[in-house]
Amino acid sequence: DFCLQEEDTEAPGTSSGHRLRQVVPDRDAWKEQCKNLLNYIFECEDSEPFRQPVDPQNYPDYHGIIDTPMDFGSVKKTLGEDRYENPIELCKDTRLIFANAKAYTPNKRSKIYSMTLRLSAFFEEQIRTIISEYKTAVKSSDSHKRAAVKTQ
Ligand SMILES: O=C(NCC(F)(F)F)N1CCN(C(=O)c2ccco2)CC1
Repeated sequence: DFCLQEEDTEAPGTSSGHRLRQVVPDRDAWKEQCKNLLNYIFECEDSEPFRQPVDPQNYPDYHGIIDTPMDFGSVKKTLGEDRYENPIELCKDTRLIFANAKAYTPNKRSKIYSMTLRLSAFFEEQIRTIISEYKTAVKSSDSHKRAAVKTQ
């Protein structure tokens, strides 16, 4: 189920000539996809209240209500420092941003909370494909590993 591609599956320098070539879905592609998604979110005006942590001086009750603060700047930093193993972990932190706003807002019609509704709808649309492709790539690379073991 793989089509012709650049890489030859033979070890370089073998005299195998042209063999069937394979595409191996890239299990690391999610990282740049998430970087691009975060950059797009940072361009959205709706992300403005969520690009950096809440200052307790402005919202003294915030850390009494919210146990685990989260913001897009922190997510971006964690990603850039390779402290996410996969997009599921990044998705969990991003959903925390939205859940915190829902828990803190005094009113579901508040301006800041309403911004998270549009932002989360967009984020969920985009992360769905990133996670799905990641899970496919992991499955595929597992099967490649099993295949490699069999040939030993
Ligand atoms: O102070 C900040 N952000 C940091 C800043 F100002 F630097 F962007 N925020 C975002 C998080 N909050 C809320 O979810 C919220 C829901 C309803 C009312 O507030 C409080 C206000």
